[in-house]
Amino acid sequence: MQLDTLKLGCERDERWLFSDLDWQIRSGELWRIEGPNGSGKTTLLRILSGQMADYTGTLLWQGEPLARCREAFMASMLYIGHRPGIKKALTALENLDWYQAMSAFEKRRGVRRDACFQALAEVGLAGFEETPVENLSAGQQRRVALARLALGHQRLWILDEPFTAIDRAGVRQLEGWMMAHCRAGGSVVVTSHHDSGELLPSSGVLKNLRFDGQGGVHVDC
Ligand SMILES: Nc1ncnc2c1ncn2[C@@H]1O[C@H](COP(=O)(O)OP(=O)(O)OP(=O)(O)O)[C@@H](O)[C@H]1O
Repeated sequence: MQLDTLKLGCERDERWLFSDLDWQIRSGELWRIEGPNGSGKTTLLRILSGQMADYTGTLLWQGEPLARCREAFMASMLYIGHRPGIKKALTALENLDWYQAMSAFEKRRGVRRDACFQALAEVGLAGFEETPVENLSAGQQRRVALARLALGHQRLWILDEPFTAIDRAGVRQLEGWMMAHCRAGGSVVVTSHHDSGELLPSSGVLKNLRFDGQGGVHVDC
């Protein structure tokens, strides 16, 4: 798996958030994106995940310009934004089932529902499957969104502030999933203001990309 940025840049309100960014994301790498508020982390993730076309430079997926292999890229990538991105009027199960149906991974309804039940159990929501999301706590709502990771199809995870509202045990579990995903040949790009403690730094998969807030970006080699 490889995703490359070549001379990537993005300007907002006559200010370059970043420019000339050459960066390679490879199998087995977990990239933590750091930087002050407003420095451009979310913007970079939205560009990387194919949601924003307003940038300079080039993105390559498996060596091909993204524009030429967009469908294959979108099928291989899972983006979870800093908002949970779930429908509050639907239940936890309906949200996940809807997501899976849209992803076209599994068309058989019964198999899909079993996988959704399993994924919700893995994020600690057993017994809450039929609860409307609007009646769940902030952390539980975030867990519904994160349950998509447990459905486990995409090789590249792009996660914007996934730890928001998650309790300490949930943070450890999510870090464990990210490490396991990388060790199995996947890749993760994650922004977080949360201090990860020792787990990720000692994992051997962690790399850092740091925004300095002045338009400079520093990439671990
Ligand atoms: N749609 C937009 N139009 C104009 N400016 C925008 C837009 N979206 C973001 N910006 C600006 O781009 C800059 C970078 O925003 P971004 O959300 O990428 O920062 P961030 O590093 O993720 O911040 P935080 O740590 O607060 O989440 C900010 O100054 C923001 O105001």
